[in-house]
Amino acid sequence: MTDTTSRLPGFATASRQERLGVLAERLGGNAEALSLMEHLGPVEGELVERMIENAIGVMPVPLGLATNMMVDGREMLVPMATEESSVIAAVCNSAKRCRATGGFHTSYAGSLTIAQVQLCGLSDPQRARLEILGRAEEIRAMCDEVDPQLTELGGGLRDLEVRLLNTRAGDMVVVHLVVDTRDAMGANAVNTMAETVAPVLAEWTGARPLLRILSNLADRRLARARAVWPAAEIGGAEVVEAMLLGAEFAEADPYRAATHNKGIMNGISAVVLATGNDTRAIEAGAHAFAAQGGQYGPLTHWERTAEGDLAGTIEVPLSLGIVGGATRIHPVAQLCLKILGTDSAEALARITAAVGLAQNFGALRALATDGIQKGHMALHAQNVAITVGATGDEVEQVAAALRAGGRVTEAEGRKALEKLRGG
Ligand SMILES: CC(C)(COP(=O)([O-])OP(=O)([O-])OC[C@H]1O[C@@H](n2cnc3c(N)ncnc32)[C@H](O)[C@@H]1OP(=O)([O-])[O-])[C@@H](O)C(=O)NCCC(=O)NCCSC(=O)C[C@@](C)(O)CC(=O)[O-]
Ligand SMILES: NC(=O)C1=CN([C@@H]2O[C@H](COP(=O)(O)OP(=O)(O)OC[C@H]3O[C@@H](n4cnc5c(N)ncnc54)[C@H](OP(=O)(O)O)[C@@H]3O)[C@@H](O)[C@H]2O)C=CC1
Repeated sequence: MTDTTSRLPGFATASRQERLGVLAERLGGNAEALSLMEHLGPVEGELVERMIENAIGVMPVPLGLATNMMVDGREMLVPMATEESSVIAAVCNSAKRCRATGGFHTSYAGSLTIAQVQLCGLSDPQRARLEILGRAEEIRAMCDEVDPQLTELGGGLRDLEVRLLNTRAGDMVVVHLVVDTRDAMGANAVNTMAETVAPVLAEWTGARPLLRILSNLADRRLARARAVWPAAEIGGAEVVEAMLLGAEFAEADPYRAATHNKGIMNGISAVVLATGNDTRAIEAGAHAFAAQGGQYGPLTHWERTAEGDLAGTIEVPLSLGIVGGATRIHPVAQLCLKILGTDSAEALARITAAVGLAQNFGALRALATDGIQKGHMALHAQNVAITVGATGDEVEQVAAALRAGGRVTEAEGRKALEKLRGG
């Protein structure tokens, strides 16, 4: 692309074909780029245009199925959308190795979503706090009125909290509306509630209402999973010990905890994306939760059972929906929810937590034994082969040469391809 201006008046109202025309011009008339965008697969052009702004196409991400998963006694196939090799293999592997102990056992704190209302400019914040808490029933009635359908579904305002923040810009009162949003992530419902009650809170307290938006630190919406891996299934007591030491590293060091949690999110984000949920919301929530308590730490915890086996637990905020956002309008997300056979946000959150735990087990085991490169790079070898220009049957042949040589790099891939082509 050249550095021609990015100011494109009319781009938003142009048709997708017209936008592609502009893009092709920018790419020097590169028709190949255009044809890639023209094939949208199962996602209709019109749908793409309604979902986002200035749409030109779709970015296809591979979708796979994690096998061997048993969650709360239910066998299931879990759809995962990810661009990274070995992520799905790791879940399949981990899930297989804990089947003998019943797979994953999960729980869920409830679909409680927090909306925040920021109130500024108060000289007597404590008085304002008590005023608001004393009128909880009126606030509940206002929220119910905003979304009567949610109340009918068994949701609605569950709790009211008023926090005082001492900031560089002075004291602030922050009101939390804790709302049961049932099977929705609930952003839109709680944001509307926050916007509705804010002017009333301002009137009661004399405050200036400012931000009114949900919090992505969804710590009332925790999903938990536990599983036990028999020592014999994972290489014996020495591997259990090594994995525990690896987990302790994450407990003690935020540099390691960030990578540990990235691995967990490899699994979680892949399920979130496959089901049309908001990956950014889930990631923000997970990392904020990991930092609660002062030091950033791991989302999973590992211990040795009395029998000498390895037990893992995960606790993570999962604001997921099976209605709302893109979940109901994206045909692939709908298919993925059907494959999962989930009928509630709760079921989806429980499964997703289990996948996060499985992912962490897989990474920890690899790291504590062979190292990550052996399994991960063996699967990544095909990507390297494609990167260096292998096509058709050449891809597996170059990948096999890379695995056999033990160095999965582009330079080695180029050499293997040249050799294969008789160069
Ligand atoms: C790659 C494995 C699974 C090999 O693991 P393995 O034990 O050599 O696998 P295996 O060949 O003995 O097969 C055992 C089972 O694994 C599954 N499996 C095995 N291969 C496949 C495959 N191709 N496709 C689908 N499933 C596969 C499959 O279920 C199979 O059973 P089967 O079905 O054959 O009866 C293992 O080495 C592993 O789990 N590695 C970790 C991979 C990983 O974590 N990848 C994420 C990318 S790295 C990263 O981003 C995160 C990280 C690592 O930094 C996080 C951290 O630091 O904590
Ligand atoms: N910071 C953030 O994370 C933010 C995220 N978002 C975005 O918000 C979207 C998610 O918002 P969300 O409010 O979930 O989506 P929607 O508003 O699209 O859908 C939720 C609505 O579905 C209806 N509904 C139907 N059946 C049910 C049921 N069983 N349980 C609950 N609700 C039901 C309810 O509406 P009704 O009562 O009217 O029938 C409910 O309010 C995502 O796209 C996200 O990206 C937006 C702003 C900020």
